[in-house]
Amino acid sequence: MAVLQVLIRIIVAWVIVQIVASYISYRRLSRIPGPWFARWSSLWLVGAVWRRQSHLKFYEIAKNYGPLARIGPNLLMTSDPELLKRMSAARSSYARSDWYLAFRLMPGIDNVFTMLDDKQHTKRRSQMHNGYLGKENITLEATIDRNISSLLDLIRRSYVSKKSDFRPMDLAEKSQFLALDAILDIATGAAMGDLKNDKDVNSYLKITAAVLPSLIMIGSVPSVQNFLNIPFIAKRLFPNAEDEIGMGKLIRIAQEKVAERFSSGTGPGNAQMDMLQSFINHGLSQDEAVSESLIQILGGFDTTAGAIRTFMLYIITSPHVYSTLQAELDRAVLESKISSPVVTDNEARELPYLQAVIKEGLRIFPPGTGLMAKQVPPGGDKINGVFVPAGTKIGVNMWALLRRKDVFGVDSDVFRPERWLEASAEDLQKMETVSELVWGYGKYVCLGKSVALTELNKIFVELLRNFDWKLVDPTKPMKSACYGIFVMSDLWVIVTERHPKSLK
Ligand code: HEM
Repeated sequence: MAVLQVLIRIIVAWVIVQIVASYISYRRLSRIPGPWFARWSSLWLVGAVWRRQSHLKFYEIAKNYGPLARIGPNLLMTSDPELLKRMSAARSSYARSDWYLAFRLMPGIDNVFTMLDDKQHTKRRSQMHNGYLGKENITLEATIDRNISSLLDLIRRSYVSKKSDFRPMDLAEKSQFLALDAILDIATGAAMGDLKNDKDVNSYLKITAAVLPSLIMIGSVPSVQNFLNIPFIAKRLFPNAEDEIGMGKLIRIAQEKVAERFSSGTGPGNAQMDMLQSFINHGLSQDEAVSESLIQILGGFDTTAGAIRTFMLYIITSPHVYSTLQAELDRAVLESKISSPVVTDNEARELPYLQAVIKEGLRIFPPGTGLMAKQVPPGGDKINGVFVPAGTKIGVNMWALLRRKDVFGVDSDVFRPERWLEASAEDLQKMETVSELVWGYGKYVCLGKSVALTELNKIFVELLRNFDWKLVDPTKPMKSACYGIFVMSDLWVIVTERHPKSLK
């Protein structure tokens, strides 16, 4: 009986402590609006992510509560461009929060994306900067061209439909094949071979689609992250280089490629001018180079694949955009302004409508909508007159940011590339500044931006100058689930070879 009484007292004491702790936590940010449940519990966010449409839920939050809203006991979300810039500015005392730790792909080894300490992060960025920018990676454009040509070959080989020969193609899958082959080729010097074999070699795509939801969920719930530091649990959750398929296999490929470089005669100082060699030449150890190759692949592949398939979907379903873009490309071909078989990056940058389509695509469907939360520095901060205590996390509301009506106009929910060509100089500058935030900002800005843009600059030119596109079923264009990055499938299209009269 006495034992029972003690037990009851312990439980009652625990409940009281929890209520007081929740109340204190609630009070800290009580002046910032947000859904009632989110003020008390992280379960609100878990629910939002779990329903696989968190980008739309977050957009609703901005509409209902304004540009700074509370979506967890210690978590805010913002679509205020000035605040986002201030948090990531080069000299900002804000730092990355533990949201990023879920992307530590090798237990115990950080990569540039998971380094929370600003000094370490700045040093690592400086070691990788030149490799990413192409300054010490002169094979970058040729590598992308090779993989785009491989996609065009695959389409011609297997998927060009004719009157009597119907060959539907899943563009969601093929854009993943391209993005994965290209990024792996850039990162390690060898493509996965998905385009050549027309299949998900090593089941990497299947397994990433299965693992991604847990990674994002872990990032959303800080208490779960602590478990990842326990070796026994980490070993079971993280991919393992001994796995024969999926991410584990990818780790092994990266390990082998990096080991080759470090082996006799090919170590640091090698004359090879590619991204991996640039990282090694700037002092990355063997394990660090593997870890960086992996985050480069994970960060670079789904984002670019997402952009290719969603922009194509918007183009195919917007007749005016489709015909205007194709006309621009046909004119450029006639006037010999673009090279064959693959347009150069510089040539593509001179095509104004193409550039407007890419900017509008990144705005209307940003490929990354994860929170990427930063942390308020010691001493706290005053935001719009409200004191926000130290340690509060503030995530980005990307969807709401890029649809701000005060920046992009009343029709900001519509895909309309013309807005970039019609805007006054002043409005254009405002639009450019805000839309650039799709890449992050300042000390955290995307390292792969020029790689991604080079790929996007080329792919739409080649897909649309060579082929015509229709949806198989416009009532069910594509399956899509949002986990901060989009997992998409079944974008079934009919591809036909193009023979524009003007070019005969
Ligand atoms: C359309 C495609 C892409 C978009 C929209 C995008 C966007 C972003 C964003 C928003 C961030 C994080 C900023 C922050 O933490 O505040 C980021 C970081 C990063 N991205 Fe990208 N990205 C894209 C493609 C790529 C590609 C192709 C690569 C690799 C070649 C890449 C490599 C990275 C890396 C390494 C970081 C970490 C930078 C750091 O921690 O300092 N990204 N990207």
